[in-house]
Amino acid sequence: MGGDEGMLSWDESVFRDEHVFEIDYVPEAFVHRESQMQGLSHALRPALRGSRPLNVSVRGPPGTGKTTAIQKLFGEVAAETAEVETIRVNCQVNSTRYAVFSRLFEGCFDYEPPSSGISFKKLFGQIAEKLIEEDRVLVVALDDVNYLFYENEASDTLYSLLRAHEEHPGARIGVIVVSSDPTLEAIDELDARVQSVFRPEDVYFPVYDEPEIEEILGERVKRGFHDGVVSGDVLSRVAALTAESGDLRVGIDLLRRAGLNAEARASQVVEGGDVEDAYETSKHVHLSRSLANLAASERELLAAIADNDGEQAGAVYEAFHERTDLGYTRYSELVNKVDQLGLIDAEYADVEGRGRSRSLSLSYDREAVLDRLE
Ligand SMILES: Nc1ncnc2c1ncn2[C@@H]1O[C@H](COP(=O)(O)OP(=O)(O)OP(=O)(O)O)[C@@H](O)[C@H]1O
Repeated sequence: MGGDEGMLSWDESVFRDEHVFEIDYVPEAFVHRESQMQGLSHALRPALRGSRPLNVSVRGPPGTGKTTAIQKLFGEVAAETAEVETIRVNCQVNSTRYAVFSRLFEGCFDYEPPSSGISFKKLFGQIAEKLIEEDRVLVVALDDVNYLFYENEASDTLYSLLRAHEEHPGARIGVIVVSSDPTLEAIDELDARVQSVFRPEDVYFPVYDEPEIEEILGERVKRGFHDGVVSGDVLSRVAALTAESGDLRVGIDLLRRAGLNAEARASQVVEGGDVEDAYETSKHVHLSRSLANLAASERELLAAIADNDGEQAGAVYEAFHERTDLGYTRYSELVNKVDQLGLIDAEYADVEGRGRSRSLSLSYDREAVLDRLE
């Protein structure tokens, strides 16, 4: 590489700090989310005074900063007081009530609950006791809460959290549910017994518009790349491609891959072509993320649908059963789940002589799905 252009700190990389493009990076600057941050801190304020905070329902499409807002907020609370315990639970990986409470236990005690297993009642009892003993308020963020709904665990989980003070007088717990599923009117789908105690404040995260995306990604470029690597034109193109889905993750992934493409060409500058090439992969970040956390049986189901794209549910079941040996009831549940995840389209159609039946097809490009199932 040419040191002759006077770029002394080049160090053989276009990146100044590649870490800023990683999935768990929490950005220092968090712009265009002032009103949402205000709504959240308003709800949490009572906790700072030792009272139960207001519950909150956070909604908005993927990649609009919901998780980041929670991380920022919890960081601010921790800086302010040690009297409030804040725990964010990723429900994509912890999709049952027991798993959620295991994470809460871990957050409170700094070690995992006994692997030999204890009853839910005991698990909860120990968490509550600890909070009461230490006189601390607990704020739980159930991130990607839609996954609890898919597993039919949402009502039980929320019920336990919201009624904690009845079973364990003195326990003060606030709940923030975070959901990105537009089809899920989360609250409406809860049991009546939960609805009667769950009246959350609403905080909505709309998609960023193109100028906002460009500003946010511009900040990332400044931190992540050496000066002059990404031109204004290239940044605008990345912003335009990102705005197509509105998911900021696409843009962040795109920047990183385009940088790697430039490096592969031994170029010190990211060109338009690097971006276009990268987009073929980056446009699927949402798909990759959805698939990454699926259970083996769910992956088999998608593979079966890919092999029988557009076929009737009955025919797909045959293929699924062959692969997994699972029965029809479980099959139906899994079909509903991948449907709710937006991975397939299930359409009712009249089939001659057999009444109404569902036909199942992939919502994404078949090759893209199969590549990611491997
Ligand atoms: N205002 C912002 N400023 C800087 N970076 C942001 C901003 N909003 C989001 N991001 C970045 O975009 C990415 C996606 O954000 P985040 O994970 O918070 O979205 P989300 O709404 O929780 O998505 P999902 O619903 O899919 O979980 C993260 O890498 C985050 O750092």
